[in-house]
Amino acid sequence: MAIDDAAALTAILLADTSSAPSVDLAKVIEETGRPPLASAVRGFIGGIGTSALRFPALLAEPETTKDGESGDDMPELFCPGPLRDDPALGKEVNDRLVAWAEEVGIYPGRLDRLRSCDFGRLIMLTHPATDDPDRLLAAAKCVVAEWAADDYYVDEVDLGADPRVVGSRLALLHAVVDPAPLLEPYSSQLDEFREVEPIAKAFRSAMRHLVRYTSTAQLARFQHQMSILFVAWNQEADWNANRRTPPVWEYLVQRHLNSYLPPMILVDVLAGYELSSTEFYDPRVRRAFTMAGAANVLLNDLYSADFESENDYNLPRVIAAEEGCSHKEALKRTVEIHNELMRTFVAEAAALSAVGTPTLRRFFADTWAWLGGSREWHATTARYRNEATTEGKQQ
Ligand SMILES: CC(C)=CCC/C(C)=C(\C)COP(=O)(O)OP(=O)(O)O
Repeated sequence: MAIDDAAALTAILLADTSSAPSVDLAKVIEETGRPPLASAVRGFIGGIGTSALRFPALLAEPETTKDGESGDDMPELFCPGPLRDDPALGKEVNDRLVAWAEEVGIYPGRLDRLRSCDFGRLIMLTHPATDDPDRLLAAAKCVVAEWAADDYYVDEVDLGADPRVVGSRLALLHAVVDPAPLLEPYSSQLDEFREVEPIAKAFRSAMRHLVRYTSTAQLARFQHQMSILFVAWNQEADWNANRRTPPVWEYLVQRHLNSYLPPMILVDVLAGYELSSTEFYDPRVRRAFTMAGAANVLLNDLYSADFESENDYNLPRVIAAEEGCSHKEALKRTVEIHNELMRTFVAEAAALSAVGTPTLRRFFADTWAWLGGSREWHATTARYRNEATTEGKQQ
């Protein structure tokens, strides 16, 4: 793929799935990998890590498409397309989502743009295991509450984001996500905050909906992931407050914490099964899963790089600052990092699937499908299109 205009390039890069890997993870493993050796992974239950495992066929980059004139080349994105695209279901979820946003009071005066971002479609695409609109809506409410916090507290100065108060705002929000049991008269004051602050109200309402479908352990891991997310947003606020562009490694730590895991963590919840805590929290499973979440958020960076406000960070911007390279070169490097994370995820998921339970295999397969649905949403949402830049990205 020739590198020409950067914005056009990222649009093509994400939309073109002609040479994307299959959305069926088992097929990807079969086609590109070699069967994991039982001896290499037998420590799964007992404790030997998979970090030393390497599956060369999986990890190798495929050939890039060369541009004869410029000599530039750009790797294809190693990410599947969607497993299911049901526009009517997506619309139903989105309509209910926007009605809910109005009810709780988030995105005031911006509901039309919220509708056009089509987060209902995101959730329909990423959770192909269910066609139950109410389950999908529960996850959609959570993701929009998260996005509202990101937009209004962290990223968008025009919407009131202020790095000086990010910490206290997120701490109060945390008291909603993992309810703080205060005593009177303070508990009434906290209750009032939960009612009057729209983002707090959104989180409380979304989580009340979510618990209809989660086990105690599934809810706990969602809360844990929120804590991690809030830590990362504080880190971002620190960069903003101190007007500091982080080095690449530090940015990647942040994107590891501020990844797509919060919505991805619900794949089994929405599909109606539960990956046991023993497997979910196994460090090797956690490692593979978090790599997938970080990779996919880099895909978000690729897409949103041209639409983000000045005080938002993305990997191409940070790479260009550190290496003094062009934006196009930084995009290419971002794709390479994304692809390496994704290939490592596949290799490790393959190894772990060979020795884990059928539920773990399913969890990895659903994770892979989530990544494919997310790619499709990024390629089609109005959030990362030119119209958004004229009025500001957020609605
Ligand atoms: C909003 C959400 C799903 C939380 C988890 C990760 C996260 C904060 C994002 C994917 C949003 O990251 P970013 O701020 O880069 O997203 P936008 O480009 O602003 O949409």
